[in-house]
Amino acid sequence: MVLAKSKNAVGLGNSLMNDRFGKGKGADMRRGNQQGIKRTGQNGETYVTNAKQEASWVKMRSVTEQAALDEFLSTAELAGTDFTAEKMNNVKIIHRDQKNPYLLSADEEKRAVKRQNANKKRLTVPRRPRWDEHTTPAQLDERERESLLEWRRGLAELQEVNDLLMTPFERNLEVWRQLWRVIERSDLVVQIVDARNPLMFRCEDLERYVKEVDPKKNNLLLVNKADMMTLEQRQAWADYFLANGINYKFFSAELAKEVNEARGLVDGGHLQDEEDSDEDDLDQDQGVEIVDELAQEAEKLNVEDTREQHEQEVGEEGADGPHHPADYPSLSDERTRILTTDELEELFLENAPDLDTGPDSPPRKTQIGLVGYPNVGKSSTINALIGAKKVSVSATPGKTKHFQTIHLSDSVVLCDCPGLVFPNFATTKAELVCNGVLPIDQLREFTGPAALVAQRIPQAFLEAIYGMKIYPRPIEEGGTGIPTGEEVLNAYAAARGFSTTGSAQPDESRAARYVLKDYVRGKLLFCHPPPVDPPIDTKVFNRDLYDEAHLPEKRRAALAAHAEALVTGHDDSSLLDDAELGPLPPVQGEKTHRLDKRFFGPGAGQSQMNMPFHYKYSEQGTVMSGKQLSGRKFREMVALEKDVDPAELRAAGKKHFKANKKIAKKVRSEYD
Ligand SMILES: Nc1nc2c(ncn2[C@@H]2O[C@H](COP(=O)(O)OP(=O)(O)OP(=O)(O)O)[C@@H](O)[C@H]2O)c(=O)[nH]1
Repeated sequence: MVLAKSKNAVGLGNSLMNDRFGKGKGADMRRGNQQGIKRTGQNGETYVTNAKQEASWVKMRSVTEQAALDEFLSTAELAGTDFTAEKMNNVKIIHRDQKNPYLLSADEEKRAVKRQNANKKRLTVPRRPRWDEHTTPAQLDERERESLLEWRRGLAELQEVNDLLMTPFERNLEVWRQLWRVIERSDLVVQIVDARNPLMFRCEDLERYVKEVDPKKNNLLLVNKADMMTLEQRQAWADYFLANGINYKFFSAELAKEVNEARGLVDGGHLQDEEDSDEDDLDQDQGVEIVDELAQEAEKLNVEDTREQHEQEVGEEGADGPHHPADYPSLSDERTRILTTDELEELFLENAPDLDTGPDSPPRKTQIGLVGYPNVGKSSTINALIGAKKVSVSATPGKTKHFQTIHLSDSVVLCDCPGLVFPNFATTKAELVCNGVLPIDQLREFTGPAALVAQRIPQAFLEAIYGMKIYPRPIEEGGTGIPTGEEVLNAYAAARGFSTTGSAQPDESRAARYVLKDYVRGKLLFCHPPPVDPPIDTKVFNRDLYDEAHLPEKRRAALAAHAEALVTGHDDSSLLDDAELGPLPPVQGEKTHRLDKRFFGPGAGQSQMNMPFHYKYSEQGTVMSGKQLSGRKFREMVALEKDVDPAELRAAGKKHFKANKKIAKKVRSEYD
């Protein structure tokens, strides 16, 4: 019997033949010698292997995913030889493409985490080889290649022998060279991490490496996006960081930006509005007043947090306790404080070692290196610090490619390193997508990440935020009581009218892109608890994130109006349409009512002081005590009042500043 050879056979021989001599590949290969070779991986991701003589800007492309052949070829390139010689030297293929586990069961995950913990110490960053004034550039180049090769072999072995899944860590020598330079020149290395999963983004070995380069250098963990956390969550993480001796601070580039914007709006508004300056001069003062007020409210944020905490702690006894910030000395809780930009700058100087410039050397500025994964908010942090837009900010991972220096003041220089993915363990690729490490637009396998979203975000909140109805399989028919990823995507696709061409089925893949981006962006919010013993229940940890305060303004208004319509009997389901996403199907009444009860009933959710601008206001007759109104929310409200898209309002920005300001005032007076 002759066995047909599998069409899908993917041995090295096949890979080589296909790659070298497959249709149209020869030319690619030749081009690759000059330009680097762009490839498409098994999961649809693209990546590039470096050719030897590339221009440096080409070399800076991130190389994070490599299949067998590419790993083999670039290993050969790094080793300064071609692949034939490498093969003859009997170098074995050191890395197979990672498995793509769908999702792990609780037991599997436990086992995986155990294996990860046992091997944690082996997660290293590559070291720059030693060099001195006698080392020639060519020698250094060769040593650096060797060092990277050794490092990659070690990690590949770690993965293979222990069956561990790793982040698609950076393999491009040029990117690591940027990091080495940033570390060498920095007095303080600030690792920026995403507050939703700080440990996933923290590289412990980087801290060790910083100390190895010079024991006088210091490390700081900056937990950015802290606006996404509740005070309780910050407390839990603060306890963990302190217990583990981690030098950390909370920050929010987004909040800092809003304060900057509020200030800039006034300045910019004056400049732009010269032509109608005689309209009413009084307005300028009022504008300044509004912004001053906003800024003051932002400054009060941490005090408010502290007060709230104090009131919780003292309970009834302290009901008529102190009311002035200065009356809370014991609660000036530095542990959970979200720093302002001024405080952050001060902190940089405090944490940097004393500069040993010597009597003859000129005084120099303190160098602060900013390092972190793509998308954790390095550019946003820098923008917030310089208070003006100098670095372009994007929601697409991997924008900053070369490190840049920014002279922040007479005493501080910031050094922004390209976003790079450090080697770290991951349980699943789905987790990597949800953490924003793998780009969503290039995603083919979306069921795993969608399942994580469905598991983490309560059904009722998903329904409320998207104004849709999810139909999970009933428990008696084998359902779990929690919708599957597919069920969520189906509901979303149906609500938005996304259907596949031809078969007119719900377009889950398109729905997945929206839902997953909302998750990465934090519209669908989930924060990981610190890994403590006994473990913290993630549902309890996150429960305060799914209340009415966390719904976008428009949805809140629409739902409230709809609830009222139900009471008065004038049901208008069009109120539930989302202007950004298109109309929803009709007949939402019963669902909304149920949601209102579940979410918006008395005591159903506690508001959190995690946004900068807050004051009491009422909406649709509901008093929402202690809610905050950020600059963005404020814009949304004005947009709602003017019946325009908030994005439009923002774009119009300074031009219509005065007109908007009047509306803003009106809205505020109505809601105050
Ligand atoms: N909610 C919230 N979002 C933030 C914060 N900081 C940054 N973001 C958002 O996170 C995304 C990524 O921010 P960037 O500043 O571009 O991130 P980066 O680390 O510089 O990314 P690379 O340039 O790719 O290295 C953007 O959509 C920001 O708006 C924050 O403090 N809070």
